[in-house]
Amino acid sequence: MNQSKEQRILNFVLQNAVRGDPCSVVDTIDKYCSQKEWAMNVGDEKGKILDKTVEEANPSVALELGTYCGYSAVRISRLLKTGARLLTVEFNPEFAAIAKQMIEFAGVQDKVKLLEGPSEEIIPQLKKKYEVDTLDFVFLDHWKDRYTPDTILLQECNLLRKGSILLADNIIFPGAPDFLNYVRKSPHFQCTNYPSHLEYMQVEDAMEKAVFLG
Ligand SMILES: O=C(NC/C=C/[C@H]1O[C@@H](n2cnc3cncnc32)[C@H](O)[C@@H]1O)c1cc([N+](=O)[O-])cc(O)c1O
Ligand SMILES: [Mg+2]
Repeated sequence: MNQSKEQRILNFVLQNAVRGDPCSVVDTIDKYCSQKEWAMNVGDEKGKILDKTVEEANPSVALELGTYCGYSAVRISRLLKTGARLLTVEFNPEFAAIAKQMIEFAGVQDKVKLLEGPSEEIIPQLKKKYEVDTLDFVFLDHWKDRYTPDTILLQECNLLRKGSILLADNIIFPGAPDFLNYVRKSPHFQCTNYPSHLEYMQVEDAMEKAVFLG
């Protein structure tokens, strides 16, 4: 049975990156996906916006929706302070297995907890099952039509506090028009747009930061 693209990305990292070095894992994935096979990692250009936002949030507890191969989980967790943790949610078992190996190879497994399942089931479990009080930072990069319902669900589950920072990928391409409409019209969010480009391409894209106002 021939390998999946995601397995080829992982193998390239295992053979070319430096074990225990998250930056080398991130750079190696970018190298593979810009030179060999495109994949939907946030990439380096938008990754720099992600880095700045994570540093601004300086989260104790961060959530990522849509782990995929673990590129942004490694990218985010490399910036977390001692004792801080990232919860990342992925419902595709193949992708979860790849991401788990990626996270372990990068040496960030002590900071990252991969939760396998759909976000709409996991989010309501965060407080009781995963001992979360509130989330300091949320990265949305899963199916674009889930951004809005999951943002509403996070509020309904009292997982956001005044100052919680949400960052959403793909505002232009593939686009998340209902999410953009929702957060920009809501009195509970202060929004900022960050124009950029689609990973590994010269296509316009953007990220949107939405700070919860309580
Ligand atoms: O479609 C895109 N992303 C969707 C990402 C989806 C990833 O999140 C998981 N997921 C989805 N809903 C989930 C709910 N719960 C848990 N995991 C979930 C999927 O199993 C996949 O691993 C995308 C597409 C392009 N593009 O150029 O086409 C560029 C990008 O940057 C993208 O992010
Ligand atoms: Mg994306």
